[in-house]
Amino acid sequence: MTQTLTIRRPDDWHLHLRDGAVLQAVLPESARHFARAIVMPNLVPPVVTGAEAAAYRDRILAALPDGAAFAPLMTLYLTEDTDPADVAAAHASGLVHAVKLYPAGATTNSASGVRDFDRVRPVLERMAEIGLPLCVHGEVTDADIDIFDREAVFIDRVLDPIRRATPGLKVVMEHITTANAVGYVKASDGGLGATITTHHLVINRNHLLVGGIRPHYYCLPVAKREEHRQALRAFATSGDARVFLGTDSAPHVDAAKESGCGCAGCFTATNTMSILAHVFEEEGALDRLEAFASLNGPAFYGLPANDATVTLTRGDDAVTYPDRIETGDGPVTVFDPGFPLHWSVS
Ligand SMILES: NC(=O)N[C@@H](CC(=O)O)C(=O)O
Ligand SMILES: [Zn+2]
Ligand SMILES: [Zn+2]
Repeated sequence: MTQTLTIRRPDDWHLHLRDGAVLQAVLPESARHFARAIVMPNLVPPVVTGAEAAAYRDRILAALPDGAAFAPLMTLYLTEDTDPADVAAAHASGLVHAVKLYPAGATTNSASGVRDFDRVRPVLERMAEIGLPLCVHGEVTDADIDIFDREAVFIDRVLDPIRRATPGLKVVMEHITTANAVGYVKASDGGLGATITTHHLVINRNHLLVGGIRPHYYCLPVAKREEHRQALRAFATSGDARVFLGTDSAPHVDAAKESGCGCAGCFTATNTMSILAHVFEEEGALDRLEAFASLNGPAFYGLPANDATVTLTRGDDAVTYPDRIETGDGPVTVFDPGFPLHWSVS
C-alpha cells in the first residue's frame, strides 16, 4: 500500500558543509531536500568575521549544483576577541543569522572557542539588542566531568547563568541529547529553542558500543541511555514550537572516523528525511513532522516557512541509499539507521 505525506519544504537548522572537496561532494545531498540550512562555522581556521562568512557563503554558492534552490544561512564562530560591531553589521546586512558558541575544546575544531564567558558578554548583549540568536554547543569540557554528564552540567553551570545575565538573548540549545535538556527547554518561557538531530532519535549508547565499537555512530554530544532517546523522540514529535530539526550532519572521511582516535560526527544529509518519516510514523506523529522539519525553525528565526512543498511516499519496497559518498578527499559513510527505510522524498 502506498501512502503519501506532503509538507512544506524542510530546512536544516544545524549543518556542517565543510569546505573544498568535501563541500563539493556533500552540498548536493542537503540541497536535494532542504531549502535552507544554518551553516556551522567550525572550519579550520574558523569563520569568525563577517568578511569570512561572506567569503564562505560565496564558496558554498559556487559549489551548488545548477538549478538547486538552496540558501545557506551563515553563522559566526564566537571567540573571546569577537567584535560586537562586526557581528551587528553582518546581521544587519542579512548575511548572518546566528552566532555559534563552542566552549573551547568541546567538539570538532573548537580550539578557538570560549574559555572565559565574561569576555563575550558585550557581544551577547549586543545580540540580545538586535535579536540575533546564539547557537550553543552545550557541553562543559572539565576533565573531571564524565562525558555522559557534560550536557546536563552545562545547563546548570553555563547556559542558565548566561541566559539570566543576558535577558532577551535568543538561544538555541543545539543537538540536545538528554531528558535534562528537554526539561530545561520545556520549562523556559520563550527565547529558548532546541534542535534535535536525526541520529539521536535513532541510536542510544548501546548502538555505539555493544558488540564492537561503531565509529560511524560516534558524535558529540555522545548518544546517551535509551531513556534519553525516548525523551528526545517524545519532544521532537510533540509539535512543541520550541523544538526543530538540526541534523548536525557532520561529514568526516572514513579514514578519519575509522581510526585509533576517530573524529566525532554522523553524516545524515543523504537519508535524513526518510529516517525522520520512519521515526514520526513509529511515534504515530506523521501529522507533526511538518512542524518539526519545516515550521518551527523558521518561526524561531523570524523567517517565513518555505512556500514550496515536498511529498514523502511510503512504498512496500525498501528504499536504498548509497553506503558512502565519494569526495575528493576520500569516502564519507552515510549514517546507517539499522532498519529498512520505506519513505522516500519525491
Ligand atoms: N557533532 C559532532 O560530533 N561533530 C561536529 C561538531 C559539533 O557539532 O559538535 C563536527 O563538526 O564534526
Ligand atoms: Zn556541536
Ligand atoms: Zn554540529
